[in-house]
Amino acid sequence: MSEGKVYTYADVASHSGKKDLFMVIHDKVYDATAFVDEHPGGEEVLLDVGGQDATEAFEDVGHSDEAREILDGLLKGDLKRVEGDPKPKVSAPTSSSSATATDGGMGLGLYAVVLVGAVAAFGVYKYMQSQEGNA
Ligand code: HEM
Repeated sequence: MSEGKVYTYADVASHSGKKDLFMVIHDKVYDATAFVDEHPGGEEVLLDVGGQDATEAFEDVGHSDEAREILDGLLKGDLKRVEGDPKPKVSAPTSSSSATATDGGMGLGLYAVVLVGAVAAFGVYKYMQSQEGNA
């Protein structure tokens, strides 16, 4: 394993074949060669991003934690960006994992609705109590 090596975008771009398939995800360089045939999403999509920045493609699918573990095992090294290289597709790992982000947001929103509902119900209850007292 040559983990920890630093690759330029041009290095990565020269490994774009099925038998030699590098890709960039979150500014790390992965060697997907051994995984191409096993990818549940098919080899075609991996070959499409071979030698390129696959961050967006990878994140758009909303890959599972298991997929990310596999990815960890394919790590080759870090990407060193030089002048004129394509811009990073996604800046932060979490920013485009919309599925999980939305889930969290929905959860909070739901809590807020329940809380507001509870407060309103309590208010009505109190009001009715005070009405009873007056009657
Ligand atoms: C080396 C990088 C990659 C690894 C290790 C990987 C791994 C996996 C794994 C384990 C799954 C099964 C579902 C899951 O666990 O999330 C999966 C599904 C999938 N992957 Fe990837 N993937 C990689 C790159 C990509 C890329 C670049 C694309 C481009 C679009 C892609 C597209 C898909 C699709 C569409 C599925 C869904 C297949 C289905 O559910 O029928 N993957 N991938």
